[in-house]
Amino acid sequence: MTTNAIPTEMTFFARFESDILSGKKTITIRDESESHYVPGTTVDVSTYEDGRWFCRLEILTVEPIAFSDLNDFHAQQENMTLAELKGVIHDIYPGIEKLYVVNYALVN
Ligand SMILES: CC(=O)Nc1cc[nH]c(=O)n1
Repeated sequence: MTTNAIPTEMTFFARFESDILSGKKTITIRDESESHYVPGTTVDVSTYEDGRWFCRLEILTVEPIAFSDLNDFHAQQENMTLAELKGVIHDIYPGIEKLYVVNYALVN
């Protein structure tokens, strides 16, 4: 039974890889189904498209956020403008208001 297992893996679209590895992108915004990361744990990170592993991340915090409350600080942490961030999140999670900010740090 894996229902309550702590997640040990996370995927990102390949286009985000360089920003994550350079430290320009320090959060990810996910829906409820991907909100069960646990602060203090480490996840293996791979590309969504082809499952290529590219780093490990330590989960620092997981906090709820409403889509309508996304602000310039979230955008800065995503290395985007707020308009870009809202467009990206709307494309990935159309119509979803209840989201989660996952703050992470690269594990060397
Ligand atoms: C694969 C995937 O959903 N990737 C996401 C979703 C939201 N934010 C993000 O940085 N990456």
